[in-house]
Amino acid sequence: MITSLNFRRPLNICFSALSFTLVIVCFLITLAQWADIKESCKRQNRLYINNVTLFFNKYLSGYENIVNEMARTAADQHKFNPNENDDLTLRNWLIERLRIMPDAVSIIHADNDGHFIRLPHLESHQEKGATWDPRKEPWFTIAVEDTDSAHYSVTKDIFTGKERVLTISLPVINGMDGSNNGVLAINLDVEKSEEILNSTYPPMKSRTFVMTKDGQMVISPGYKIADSTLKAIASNASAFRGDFYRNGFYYFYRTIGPQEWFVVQEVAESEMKQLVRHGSIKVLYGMVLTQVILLFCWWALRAALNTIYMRITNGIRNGSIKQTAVEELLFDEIHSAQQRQEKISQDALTDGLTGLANRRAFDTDAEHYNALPNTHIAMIDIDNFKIINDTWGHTVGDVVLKATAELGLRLRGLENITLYRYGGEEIAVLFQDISQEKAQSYLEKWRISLNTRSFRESDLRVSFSAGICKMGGDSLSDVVAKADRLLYQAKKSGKNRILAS
Ligand SMILES: Nc1nc2c(ncn2[C@@H]2O[C@H](COP(=O)(O)OP(=O)(O)OP(=O)(O)O)[C@@H](O)[C@H]2O)c(=O)[nH]1
Repeated sequence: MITSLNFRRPLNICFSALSFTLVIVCFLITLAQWADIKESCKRQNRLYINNVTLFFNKYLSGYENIVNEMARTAADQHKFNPNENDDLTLRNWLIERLRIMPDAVSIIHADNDGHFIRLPHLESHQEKGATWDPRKEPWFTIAVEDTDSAHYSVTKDIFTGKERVLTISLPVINGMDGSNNGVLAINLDVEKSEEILNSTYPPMKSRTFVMTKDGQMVISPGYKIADSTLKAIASNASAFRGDFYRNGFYYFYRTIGPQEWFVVQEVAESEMKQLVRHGSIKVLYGMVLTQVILLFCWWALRAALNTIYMRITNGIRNGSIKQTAVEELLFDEIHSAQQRQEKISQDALTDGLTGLANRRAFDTDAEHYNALPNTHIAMIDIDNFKIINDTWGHTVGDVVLKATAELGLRLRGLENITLYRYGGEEIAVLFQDISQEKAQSYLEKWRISLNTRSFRESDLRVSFSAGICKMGGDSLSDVVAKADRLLYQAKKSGKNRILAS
């Protein structure tokens, strides 16, 4: 009796192992994905900072080149004259340069004695310039000390009242004797630079600004950043370019200009996390979906197997199989396999021409019968079979053989009589629990029936001779030999007769 459905256990184990593996794999994938996405976000920001730096470098170096050209021209061709009317040529030339610099608000040319020209010239210059000494401005002192490289600084324009302008300054070096004749500087409108910075598209929500290496804001992102933050950024940004994390923010930076300023991008950690989470969540969704599908498959498989198993079990118990789908195939297969097996076994023991049991079956059965009580053996041989073959041909011979066997089978009724084709035209008969008289009478009936049977060949008459004896007592070969002797005697004494011992 089947008490439990054993397939459930391996199925459950299989499913659990699969689920567990899937969870582990997905967890590892998510972890790797998380790190990958985070690194990819950082890479995008670094690329962005590079592009912004490249742009600002080009922007500033364009102006720096013009300042350079102006400084050389001012040093080589013009002797600085504090009386503005005495140096109109220089002024006009400088005004021409100012016109080709759209973001430049002014040009200042100052000598080492504190004299200066400020272009464009405004009426108020006289009054403001009277008290202003350019030599006290940082862009002047540094530019003078700093030989011939351009200097960038953030200053206040006292002439227009602008609180912050970007100043690019260069020393004016005389090409003839190498003497330093002062400084030439241009002031750029910082608001224009802020507009440029704000029009860039960072890869994620962030703020971008330019600051000096010592923590001064140069181009702000449009709102104020605490001085302490700027100082902290300045102390962390120690390389030419790089990134670092501080107090919930990621900072990406790169130097611009003569490496005194930084372009800095500030990204909130929460923003970065949100993007990373957004990228990784797809893997998690995939994992959950796969788990659900797996669960459904497991449930469906279990239910299907359960049903099939129960039907098969009931079928086997009741002998009534409701043939549907899988179990129908299963039972058909089992049934036909059984039939095939039976046929193979039967074929191995059956004679192909007559349908009687063959010699191999006889050898097995006879041995068994010889050991049983009340058993008899008869050996039968068709008379003059060679003549039949020679006269009517082998086909007719075969028909005669088959007809003889058929008659024997038909006449034996339900009794325990088994017929064997012993070889050629010889037939052996085994009787069990039948008296010799009865056996003899059966053979007699058979002999007469065959002898009186008509064939298509009108003058064909068939008969057989037989010998019958009791089995047991002697060995099988002796018993067979005895029956054979009786048969021989029957042949000798005229054929078409049965002799018994
Ligand atoms: N057509 C046919 N002939 C067979 C078959 N098996 C054996 N024979 C023939 O049966 C003949 C047997 O001849 P014999 O042994 O001389 O016996 P017989 O002619 O019957 O003579 P008696 O036994 O003395 O009556 C041979 O010619 C065999 O070729 C068979 O399956 N089919």
